Amino acid sequence: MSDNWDLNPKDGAPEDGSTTPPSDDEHTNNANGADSNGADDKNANNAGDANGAGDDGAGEKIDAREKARLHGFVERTPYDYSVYANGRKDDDGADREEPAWLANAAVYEWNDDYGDVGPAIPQLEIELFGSDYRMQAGTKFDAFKYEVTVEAPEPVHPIREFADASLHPVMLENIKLCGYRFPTPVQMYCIPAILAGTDVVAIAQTGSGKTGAYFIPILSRLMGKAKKLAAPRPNPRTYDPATDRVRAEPLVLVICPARELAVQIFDEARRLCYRSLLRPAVVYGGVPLRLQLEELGRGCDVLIATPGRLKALMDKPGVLSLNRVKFTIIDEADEMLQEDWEDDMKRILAGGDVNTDDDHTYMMFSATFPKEARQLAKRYMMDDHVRIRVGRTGSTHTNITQKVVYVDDSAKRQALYDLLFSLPPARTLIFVNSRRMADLLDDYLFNLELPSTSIHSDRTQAEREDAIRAFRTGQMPIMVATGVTARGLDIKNVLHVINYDLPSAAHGGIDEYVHRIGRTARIGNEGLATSFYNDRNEDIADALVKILVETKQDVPDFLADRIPEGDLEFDDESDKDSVSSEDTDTKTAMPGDTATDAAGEAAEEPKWDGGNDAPADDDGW
Ligand SMILES: Nc1ncnc2c1ncn2[C@@H]1O[C@H](COP(=O)(O)OP(=O)(O)OP(=O)(O)O)[C@@H](O)[C@H]1O
Repeated sequence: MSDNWDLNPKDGAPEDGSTTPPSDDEHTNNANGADSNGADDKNANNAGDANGAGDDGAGEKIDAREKARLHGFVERTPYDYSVYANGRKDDDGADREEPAWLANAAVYEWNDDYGDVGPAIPQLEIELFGSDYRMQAGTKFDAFKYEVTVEAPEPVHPIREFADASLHPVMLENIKLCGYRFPTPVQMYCIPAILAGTDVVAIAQTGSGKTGAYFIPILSRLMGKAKKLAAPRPNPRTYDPATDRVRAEPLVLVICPARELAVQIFDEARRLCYRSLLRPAVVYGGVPLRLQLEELGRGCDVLIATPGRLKALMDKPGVLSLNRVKFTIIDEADEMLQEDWEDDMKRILAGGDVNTDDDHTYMMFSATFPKEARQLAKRYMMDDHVRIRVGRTGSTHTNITQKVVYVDDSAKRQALYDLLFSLPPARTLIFVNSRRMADLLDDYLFNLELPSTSIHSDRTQAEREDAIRAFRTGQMPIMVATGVTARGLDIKNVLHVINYDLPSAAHGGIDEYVHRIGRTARIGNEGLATSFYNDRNEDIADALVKILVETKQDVPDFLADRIPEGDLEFDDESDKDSVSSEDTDTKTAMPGDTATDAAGEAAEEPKWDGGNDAPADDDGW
C-alpha cells in the first residue's frame, strides 16, 4: 500500500489542523511547503528523505532542481507562514493582518438613487469579468452534443440564444460581460423551465455550465421585482455596523457541499448580479463567524452556503431569516442527499423559518445522480417538477482523454514523477484518497523541486484558500487534493488530472471518478486524465471500463476482458419509475440536429462554436 512509503516527511503540520507554526528545526507540511520562517528548507538537499525519483545520491538531488528547471516548471515559491497565524501577535506584539478571505470579495453595492439599473463601476468590472484566471470557453463543443431528455408535465421549449429567453436587460448585459455567447445544452433547457416557475432537477456533465443554468433565469426573474421583494437594507455609503446592521433575508439560497465550491458559486453570483440591486453573500466554515455576521449585516439577497455554517446562522434569528426565500438550489445534489448530510438537509429545507409557501421553488443540480439519491430528491420536489438530463446520468464527455495505466502501489511515486516529466509542464491536479497521502505526496513532489501545493479538509481555511489561489494563478501549478475539497472546482487551464489513487467504492466509486476527471476539459476545452490502476481497484474496474468504452477511449490490455459484449448497460438510467404524475410527458431532443425537441418542434443547429473567441491560452509557466 502506498501509505507504506518509507518516507520521512519531516513535516510538522499539526494533525488537528491548528495553525501553530512548527519550531525552527521542524519542516512544515503546509500548503506551499516551506517552513515557518518563510525559509525554503524543503530544498533539494532534503530530497533524499522523500526516497523518491532521482534522489538516491547527492548529485541526483541537485539534479532534481536542474531537471525541474530544464523541463520548464516554475520555481517553487517561498512561503510566508505568518499569514496563517490568524489572531496571534507578531514578535513585536502587533496584531497580524487577517488573511484576505475569498468570501469578502467585493460585490456591486446598490445605492437607492440608482433608479432601475446601476451605473457601471469600471474597477469592479475588471475584477469580476476581466480576470486572467477566469475560465475561457474552448472550441470543442461537439462533445456536448448530447441527447437531452426532458420529463415534464408541459413541454419545455429550449432556447437557442440568450436573447430569445426574455431575460432582463441587465442580465443580458452581464452574460455578455461574462463572454457567454451561446447557452450550453443544460442552459438551453433550464432557463425556460425555471423562468416558467417549476421545480427542476438537472443532470449534465461536468463543466457544462450548470451554475449559470440556474442563476441566469432566477436572477433575471428577480431583477425586475427585487425592489418589491428584497428586505430593506442600509445605504452602503453611510453604513455604520454599530447602528445600521440588518437581518439578512435572502430571496435565493444555494447550498453546496464544499467551501471552495461555495466561493466559486459566489463569484458567478457576483458577476451575474452586477449593476442590479441583488446583493450576493457567501457563508462557509473556517472563516471567522464575526466576519460573516458583518457581511450579512449589510443585507443579502442571494446566499450561497455550506450546510454547517448555514445551520449555525439559522440559530441566530436576528442575523438570518429564510422566510423570504423563493428559490432554493441544491448544487452537487447527489452528494448533499447522502446519508452524512441527511440531518443537515432536513433541518435546512424544512426547519427554522423557511418559507413554506407555494411560491418557493426547489432545484437540484449535479453531474452524477445515482438512483437512490434521485428517489430521495423527490421528497423535496413538487410532483410536477421538471427533470432535465443531458446525456446519460453519470456520463462524461469525449473532450477528456482518459488513460489508465497499471501501477503497483510501491511504484506509484516514481510513476508520478516520470509522468509529470513525460509531458510539458501543465497545470495538474492529483487526486488521492486520504489526507495523509495528500500531505505525503505534496512533500515528496516539493522535495523534488516541483511547484506543488495541496488541499484537504484538515487544513485551516486560510491554508485551503491560499492553495487554491496559488494553483489558480499558476504560482503552484501542481496541486494534490482529496476528492472532498475538489468537487466542482472550476480552474482555468487544468490540463491534466491524475488519479494517483482511484476512488474506491468507499470513496464515491465511479461517480467520484467522473467528478474528478471533470476538473479538466471544461466548457469546450480539452484535457487529459491519467489513472493509476492496480489490483486494489477491482471494485471500480467494470464501471470504469464501461465509461472508457462509452466515451471511445482506449481500454488497456489488463482490463480488456471486462469489456461487455453487446450494448452497454447502465443500471440507473431511467427516472420514469420515480415520476409520480401519470401525464408526465417524456420526449427526447438532440440539440445540434433536426431531431424533434421536447416541444415537438424541429430543433435548429445550435451555435456551438464556443463561448469565447479567445483560444485556451497557455499562461506561460
Ligand atoms: N454559456 C456559456 N458559455 C461559455 N462559458 C460558460 C457558459 N456557461 C458557463 N460557462 C463557464 O463554464 C465554466 C463551467 O461552468 P460550471 O462551473 O457552472 O460547470 P458545472 O456544469 O457546474 O460543472 P461541475 O459539474 O464540474 O461543477 C465556468 O467557468 C463558467 O463560467
